[in-house]
Parts: sequence; structure tokens; C-alpha cells
Amino acid sequence: MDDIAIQADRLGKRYRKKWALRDCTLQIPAGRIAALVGPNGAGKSTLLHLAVGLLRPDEGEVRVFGAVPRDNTALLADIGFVAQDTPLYKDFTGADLITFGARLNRRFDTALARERLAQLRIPLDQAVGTLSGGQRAQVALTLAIAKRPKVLLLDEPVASLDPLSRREFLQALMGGVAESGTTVVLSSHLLADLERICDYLIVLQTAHVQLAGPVDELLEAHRVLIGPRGAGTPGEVIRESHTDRQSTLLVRSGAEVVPPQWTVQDVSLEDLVLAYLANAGAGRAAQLERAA
Ligand SMILES: Nc1ncnc2c1ncn2[C@@H]1O[C@H](COP(=O)(O)OP(=O)(O)OP(=O)(O)O)[C@@H](O)[C@H]1O
Repeated sequence: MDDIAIQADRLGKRYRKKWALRDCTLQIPAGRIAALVGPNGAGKSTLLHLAVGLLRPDEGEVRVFGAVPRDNTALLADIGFVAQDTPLYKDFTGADLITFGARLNRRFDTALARERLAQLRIPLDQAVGTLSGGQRAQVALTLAIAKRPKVLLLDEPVASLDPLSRREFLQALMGGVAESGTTVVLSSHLLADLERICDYLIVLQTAHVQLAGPVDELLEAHRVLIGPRGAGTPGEVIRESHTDRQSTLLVRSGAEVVPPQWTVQDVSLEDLVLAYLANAGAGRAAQLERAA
């Protein structure tokens, strides 16, 4: 189906006995900018590597625009991928890499690549191995964008950028994507950045999907309630904290009427992600305790 860019069905990847990703079922609609979040080791890079076909699943499957990436090399032209450590041929200059990119990719936009690097004042004639970490990240991102992919997978693309470059990069990404309709999946720990630009959210914790869906629907479906401790609560409690007298709850709510003793507040993306991660963490700790 063309309106679904990435579809995972019970997708799993294991290293020896340990699952890096398990039972991952999700659909990322085309044209979205999806945030992939979760703590270190949650399985974010594994999911991205499976989606680009660099890893083979041990269970289930992932499809990109309906095709299985590992079996379908033609699909690679439609996928741009920047790995976490932005690997580049270190002895090559930016100009070499642009020439290389243009030879390998039919749709490669040489002018865009040159312009972007010039704007960033990254010299085209310098070996990329001698550029700073942030500059190398920008070169890798530029090459991926210039490929004009239908799906762009970015593994922590802004981690090594300074705050201004980060903001500029994310703005450029949003602008470029809005024009071209590219679907972007971007993993990051920087929730405030993600809140500004992403309209789809995937939360991973210890190899499992905790939450996935359009950001606006997820924010709409949750709220923070503040009220007297012990009062009955409407909705499913995801996260709670208490003082002697007062409770603060993050709840998934339906159409229930909130009793008047509760004050209702909207939820931010950061509140939502942290609540689900903390909740999952508590659930896992209890499971481990029971298993011990
Ligand atoms: N090549 C490998 N061999 C063995 N275990 C691996 C390998 N690659 C990943 N793992 C394990 O799989 C799990 C998921 O790793 P992954 O790199 O996908 O996490 P991540 O969410 O991207 O983490 P981070 O935020 O630190 O980048 C981790 O427990 C990791 O140790």
C-alpha cells in the first residue's frame, strides 16, 4: 500500500539469546516525520537497520512501500540512511563523495548537495576524515538528502551538531520534507527537538514498542490530572506520583467525565514519552522480580 511507508509485523531480531527487537508491529504512514525514541539499547538502531535491509529479521518482517528491503535491491534507491556513526570514506573529499553519490544514484541532486555544503561552509576539497565530527555528520546528511529518497532513516542525526546547527538542520529537514513528501524516521534522545518537528511517535523500551501513533492523537488521548490523594480516577493511569495529600497522574482517557476535584492539564510529548518509559521500566522490574 502506497499510503503506508513502513510496515513492521511481529518484527524481531536476536543476538544469540538476547532479543534486540521483538514483536514489533507498527505502520508509519507516508509523508510523516516519525520520532523513534527510547533509552540506550532499546532497539532503535536495530529497527532502522532492519528497515534498510542491513539486518535480516529472525522473526516477522518489515516492508518499505510494500517491499521487503533485503530481497529488493531496487528499493535501496528509495531509501536514504544515515547510520549513527556517520561512516564515510575518510580519505575522500566532499566533492569526491558528491561525484560518487551522483554515479550511484539516478535521482542524486548534485546542485543541492553542493549548495548545502557551501551554505554550511564545509570545504568541498578537504578530506572528510579531517573535518570535525559535526561537519562529517552534515556531509553524511547532505548526501542522504541529495539522494532524494522516498524514505529517510536517520539514526541520531543531530547528536554531534551544535545547538544552532541542530535547529537549522531540523528546519531544513522539515522544509525539504514538506516539499518532497519524503517520509522520515529519526531516532534521537532530544525530546524537545522532536516535539517541534515530528508528527508521529514510536517509543521503544527493552526491545518492545511501548507506544506508537500520530502525535496529535496521542496527545489528545492523554492528560495530566492533579487532585487529592486517594480520589477515584477516570481513565487508565500510565504514571503516578504522590505527595502526602496530592496525586499527579498521567492518564489515557476516553470520553469519561473527570470528577470536579481533579485539575486537568494537557500533556507534552516529553511528559508522554517519560511516563511510558517509566511505566514500562516499572513493569519490567516487577517481571524480573517475579522471575527471580
Ligand atoms: N552486533 C551486536 N551484537 C550483539 N548485540 C547487539 C549488537 N547490536 C546491538 N546489540 C544489542 O541489541 C540491543 C539493541 O541495540 P540498539 O543498538 O538497537 O539500541 P539503540 O536503542 O539504538 O541504543 P542507543 O540509543 O544506545 O543507540 C542492545 O542490547 C545491544 O547491546
